[in-house]
Formats: sequence, structure tokens, C-alpha cells
Amino acid sequence: MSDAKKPALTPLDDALATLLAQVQPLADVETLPTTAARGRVLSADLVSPVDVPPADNSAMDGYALRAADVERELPVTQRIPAGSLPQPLAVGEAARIFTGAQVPPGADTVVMQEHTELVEGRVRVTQPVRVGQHVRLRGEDVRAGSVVLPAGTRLDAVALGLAATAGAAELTVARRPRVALFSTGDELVMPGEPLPPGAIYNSNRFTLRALLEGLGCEVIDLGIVPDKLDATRAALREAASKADVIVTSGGVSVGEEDHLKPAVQAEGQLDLWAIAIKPGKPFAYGRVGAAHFIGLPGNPVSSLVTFLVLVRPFLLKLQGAARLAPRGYLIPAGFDWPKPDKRREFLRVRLDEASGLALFGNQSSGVLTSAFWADGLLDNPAGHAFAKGDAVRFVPFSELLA
Ligand SMILES: Nc1nc2c(c(=O)[nH]1)N[C@H]1C(S)=C(S)[C@@H](COP(=O)(O)OP(=O)(O)OC[C@H]3O[C@@H](n4cnc5c(N)ncnc54)[C@H](O)[C@@H]3O)O[C@H]1N2
Ligand code: MOO
Ligand SMILES: [Mg+2]
Repeated sequence: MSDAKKPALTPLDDALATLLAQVQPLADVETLPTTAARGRVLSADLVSPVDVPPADNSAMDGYALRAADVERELPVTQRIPAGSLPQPLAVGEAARIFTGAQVPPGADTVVMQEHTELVEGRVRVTQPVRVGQHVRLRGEDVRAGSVVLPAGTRLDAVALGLAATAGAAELTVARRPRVALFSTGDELVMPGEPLPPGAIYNSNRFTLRALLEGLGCEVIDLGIVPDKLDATRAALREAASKADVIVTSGGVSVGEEDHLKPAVQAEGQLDLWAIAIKPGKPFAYGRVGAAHFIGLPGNPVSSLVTFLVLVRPFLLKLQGAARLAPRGYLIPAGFDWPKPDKRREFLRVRLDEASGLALFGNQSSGVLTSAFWADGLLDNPAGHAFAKGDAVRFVPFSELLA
């Protein structure tokens, strides 16, 4: 193809806007045990019916007392382990108390046992105290009636813990998106099989499956589809009959062996093709029947990067997630980048505390080791040169692979 005939590449932000405009959150929800909801998106606000903590309680093993009484030697009149109900504390008394135990009515302060002396059942405080010290107040974490997790929360470990602290045994989440996945390429063989001359192992299937499962999707794995137009069309029809979204890898560029574009045009419509990013230029989006079609480039790093920057926010929006964009951070570059690409680049870099971002030597889109080595992606605007020490945008994999 001559330069004159080259289609304009769509900027990434425009491509993302097009994708997000095409997707509405799934209407169907399901209620799951909290233990089974990791990675899913909450579809209604979770309101706590209880205060957390439910009562004032001790942050230390020690003695509960009135701060006004600390100058005196106090008789220890009760023992309060966690989980037991205390008796009211009279003036001039102390209670033996343990971390997490309810502070007795009448006491306003806890003294840790290291700051006391116990002589014949009477306790003497040996250090100055502050009124209210070591008392964790009822409702200081969560107030009854407040929203602990808003609709659209992605349920990670901390969110699940917070749901449980509010007593939620079940959570209502968006149903799993059904995603049909297939890889194209006559050179592909599955791990575990012998590798004939000319062949390579299919890695994208594993990367993409893991990414999809991590985002709460039900993966309909259609395996490897041969580089033939008819086979590609048949695979698209099958995928569209089973899934909300079709994700493919490979066969989306310009060679005669790349059949996805014509197959999608024959079975549905192609809305977007080729974006101004490196790696990942020949990304495709369209529709086949009622299903969304997303064609990722075959090169393993290209399919990974395009998934992370385009498909991930798309699948999160499909589930009603509130936050679609990953957080990026300005970090000093540890290297010069004098010859930027005309496309927006996503460089595989590692975070080095002393020198800033370090670059993996081989940035080829076929080199998956670069992504394994890296801590994240340096998101460099199109045509932007920078020098060592300049602040650049770093998006950690911890943001993208979660
Ligand atoms: N004449 C041009 N050729 C290419 C262009 C171009 O603009 N003009 N773009 C290049 C870019 S950039 C990319 S990215 C690739 C994308 O190609 P396809 O999406 O058509 O993918 P394939 O040709 O099928 O494969 C590319 C590459 O990746 C390997 N591959 C494919 N699938 C897998 C898999 N499941 N696991 C592991 N590796 C896979 C495949 O063997 C090829 O080496 O096109 C350039 N060409
Ligand atoms: O877009 Mo390709 O991914 O540069 O190799
Ligand atoms: Mg190709």
C-alpha cells in the first residue's frame, strides 16, 4: 500500500471514546456470596445496617478507667475479654480489658498494661494519660445507614473486606460478560504439542484468557481458527451466537492472510480500524449480529497493550464500573528518548527507585519478555521526545492487571 492510500490512524483517545460510546452497562445482575464476588462490579450501593465498630472498644491490652481517676490506685473490679459484655464501671474502679473488648460504660480511657503496675488486685498508672486514649469509638469506621461501597465499585480484596465488616454475606453484581475468544494463525500450536518447523506456540490465548477472567468475564474459548476467510466467518457467526463480546487475536493487519477485516465486513460491520499507538496499530472494532467485535493484533505485546488500554475499560463499562481509566503517575525517565514514534507509544519500563524509569532493551511487539520484565507502561504522547530526568507518565501494571 502506498503512503497516499494509507488510512489515517485514529488517535487512541478517540478510539476509546468510540468504543465506550458503543457499550451500555449490562442490565442483568446476580446476587453472589461475598466470597465469590472477587473481581466483579457492584451494581447497587451497599449500605451498612450497623456501626463499625458496633461499640466503643479497646485498642490495647490493659486497663479501662476514668482519666480523672489515674492519680489513684484503683481496684480491678471486672475482667473484660473480647466478645463479652462489660458491667458499668463505678467511680474509682478499673477494669482489666483486652484488645477488641467493649469498653465498660463509665470508662473513658484505656491504659496499656506496660504503663501500669498491679499490686494485690489494684492497678497504678505509671505514665501520663490522655482522655480517650486507646478507645476506638463506635461507628468511627462506618456509620450505620451510610454507603460503604457505592454502585460501580470493583470488588477487590479491600472492598470485599469492607462489605463483610458491614455484615454483607451476599453482594449484587453485574452478571459476567460472555466473551468469545479465538486466536487466528496457521502457525499456532498449543503448548503441550510438538513444535513443527514454522510453528510457534499460541501465547495470546493464555494471556487474553487470564485477562478476561481477571475482569470477571465468562470466557467461551473457541481455540485456534485457521487463516481462511470461510473459517473466520464461521467462527465469527458461532461467537456472535454465544457471546456479548468477541475478542480475537491476529489476522487483523493488511496481508492476504489477514482475514478478520473482510470477515467482519461480510458478517457485520467494521466501525474502527487502525489506531495511532505503538504497539497495537491494527486494532479493530465492529459488530457481528448483536455482539461487539474486538480484533487485537497478533503480536503478543500488541495484543496485551491494546487489551489493557482499550478492552479493559470497555469490559469495565459493560459491567457498570465507576472507574474505567487506570491511574498514571509522573516519574522521571531514567533514559533519553530522542526519536519518538509518530504514534503514541507504550514502552515497557521498570520502576527503579534511584534512577526513575528504566527501559527494556528490546521494545519489539513480538518480545513478551519485555512485559514480564516491566513494572508497567510508559505512556508517551505521539511525537514526544524526552530526556533523562524529564517527568513522564507511568502506568503501573498493578493498575492495569488488577
Ligand atoms: N505490510 C504491513 N505489515 C504489517 C503491518 C503493516 O502496517 N503493514 N503492521 C504490523 C503490525 S504493527 C502488527 S501489530 C502486526 C499485526 O498483525 P496481525 O494482527 O495481522 O497478526 P498476525 O499477522 O496474525 O500475527 C502477527 C505476529 O504475531 C504472532 N502471533 C499471532 N497470533 C499469536 C498468538 N496467538 N500467540 C503468539 N503469537 C501470535 C504471529 O505469529 C506473527 O508473528 O502486523 C504487522 N504487519
Ligand atoms: O502495532 Mo504493531 O503492534 O507496532 O507491532
Ligand atoms: Mg498479519
